[in-house]
Order: sequence, then structure tokens, then C-alpha cells
Amino acid sequence: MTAPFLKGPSDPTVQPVPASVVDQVDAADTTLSNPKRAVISLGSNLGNRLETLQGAIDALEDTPGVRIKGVSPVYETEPWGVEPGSQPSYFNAIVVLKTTLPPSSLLERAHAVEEAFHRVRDERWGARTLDVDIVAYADLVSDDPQLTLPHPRAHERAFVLAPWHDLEPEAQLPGRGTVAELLGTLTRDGVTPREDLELQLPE
Ligand SMILES: Nc1ncnc2c1ncn2[C@@H]1O[C@H](COP(=O)(O)OP(=O)(O)OP(=O)(O)O)[C@@H](O)[C@H]1O
Ligand SMILES: Nc1nc2c(c(=O)[nH]1)N=C(CO)CN2
Repeated sequence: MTAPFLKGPSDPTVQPVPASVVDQVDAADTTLSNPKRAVISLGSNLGNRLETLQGAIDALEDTPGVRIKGVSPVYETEPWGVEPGSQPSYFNAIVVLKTTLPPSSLLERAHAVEEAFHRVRDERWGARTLDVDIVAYADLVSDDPQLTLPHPRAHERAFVLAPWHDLEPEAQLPGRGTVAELLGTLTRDGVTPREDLELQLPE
């Protein structure tokens, strides 16, 4: 008896799969079975800053394909890039996560989390309830303006590098050097650890 559903090479319903499709499926498989490490900067200088940062961490953890692996200490920081005294101070922190999302989807999710916390985009570097930036994604280097990797200003920001260094003293910023060395080139004035505050790693 012949097996009715057995499709051999002569089966006319079996079409050859184009090589480009095979490549795409293989690439997706690699991402799924090989989560990438990403470093995210969180900042808030409007509203309940600590609650917002914790809410952002929890929202990121609730994202399919994202697992938070580490949360830095909290820093209170003077607004960078604007007239001194023109904005409230920020709370900043860093999270390290593993993700099966590609970089563009992680950025979309970062924007959705900002929106969930009523982030308003008006002036550049304006005060905000929540800022979620991708500092680094694996060892990718890209100058795409939609998603520049590493973040184009991370290496000049002590409010990014100080908490990241606390969490990962050996960390490297791809294409720029070690976080420790970069931090050594910056002033830490106005970047103050808030040891009385703590963000929780989601369970
Ligand atoms: N690594 C990155 N992380 C987040 N956004 C990025 C990145 N690279 C490029 N962008 C783009 O920058 C745009 C503006 O981002 P955003 O409004 O968060 O800027 P900002 O936080 O005010 O300033 P800065 O970019 O200096 O942190 C985003 O819409 C995004 O497409
Ligand atoms: N201290 C501090 N300054 C900033 C911050 C921030 O998170 N902390 N974010 C900015 C835009 O991303 C601009 N300036």
C-alpha cells in the first residue's frame, strides 16, 4: 500500500523554496534561538520619577521576547544639554536585557512604553515623564538616524555611563571603548547616586 501523504521529490505540489526565503527564515531562527543583549537608558524628570522608571522596567519585562537581566542603581542628575536650572532634575538608570526582538522592534517597544507614560515630544531635550533610549544592541554599530547604535551621545553622558558602570564594571560601548575609560573622561558633577532609592528587577 502506498502512503497517501508521503511527498517524494516527484510530488508536483512540492515547489522549490527560493534561496532568499531560506536565508530569511534561517536569520529569524538564529535570532529566536540566540537572544541578544541590549542596554537601555531610562530617564524621567516629570511626575513621580521613581514610579515611572519602575513602571517602564515592568512594561519592558512584560514584552514578549524581552527578559530584564539587570537593573542599575538610581542616579539623580542635572539635565544635560539645556540651560542650567531650566528643568527639574532627572532620575536615571540603566537596564540590561536579553531579547529575541530585532533592534527596530525593540525601538518600537521603547516608544510604546514612553507613550504609555504620556511622554510628550515637543522641543529637543525637553522635560519628559519618560525617556527610553537604546544605548547598545549586541555589538551592532549603525549610523541609521532612526536607530543609531550605539546611541550617538551615550559616550558623552555620565548619566548613562555611571549607572551602567555600577551594573557592569567591565562593559564596553561598541566602537568607543570601555565604559570605565569613557567615564574617566567626563565630569560626574551633577550625577549623584541616590542610595536611598532602589529599582526592582522584575521576578
Ligand atoms: N539608539 C537610539 N535610541 C533611541 N532612539 C534613537 C536611537 N537612535 C536614533 N534614535 C531616534 O531618535 C529619535 C528621537 O529620540 P528621542 O525623542 O528619545 O530623543 P531625545 O531623548 O530627546 O534625545 P537624545 O537622542 O539625545 O537622547 C527617535 O525617534 C529615534 O528614532
Ligand atoms: N540628566 C539628564 N539629562 C538629559 C536626559 C537624561 O535622561 N538625563 N535625557 C535627555 C534626552 O535623552 C537630555 N538630557
